[in-house]
Amino acid sequence: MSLEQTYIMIKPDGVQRGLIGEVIKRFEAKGYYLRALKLQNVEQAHAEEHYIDLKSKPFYGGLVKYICSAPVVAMVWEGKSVVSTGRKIIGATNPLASEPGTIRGDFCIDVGRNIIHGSDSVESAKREIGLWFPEGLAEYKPHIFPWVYE
Ligand SMILES: Nc1ncnc2c1ncn2[C@@H]1O[C@H](COP(=O)(O)OP(=O)(O)OP(=O)(O)O)[C@@H](O)[C@H]1O
Repeated sequence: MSLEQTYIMIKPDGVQRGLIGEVIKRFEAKGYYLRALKLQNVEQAHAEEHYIDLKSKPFYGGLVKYICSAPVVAMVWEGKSVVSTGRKIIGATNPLASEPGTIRGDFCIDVGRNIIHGSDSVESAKREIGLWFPEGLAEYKPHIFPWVYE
């Protein structure tokens, strides 16, 4: 079975609004398993590197400032199709366009305060996991596998 990993980050607004447990609950309940997690303040250079692909966007400066404004929760989740399914669990970038039942659809309104990030491809996930977890991931054998996968 081929499993993917994705980088999921609860942004400062998600942390400040007490939504850490809600986000973790949804990924965990789906059947994905957690490979890494930390709460940390973000240095400007680190936020700039994470969002390097958006450097030319008019909102880039504000985005970097927002990510550095309070701690984020950085996580790696693993499982079958976790990159694309994780994006579905999160919902559309603009929360007003996110379906109810998605994290953004249920908990936020403004695109600049959309509480969570998820890698948009397997390649981006590899880059982002390397950037946020240079120390590596936790190694363990999850007991849920035979109950989640046929
Ligand atoms: N028009 C905008 N105004 C303010 N912030 C924006 C705008 N568009 C995007 N952003 C911010 O930049 C982030 C990255 O934008 P991107 O287009 O990569 O969307 P995304 O891939 O859905 O989001 P993320 O990478 O955070 O999961 C968005 O999640 C949002 O926080």
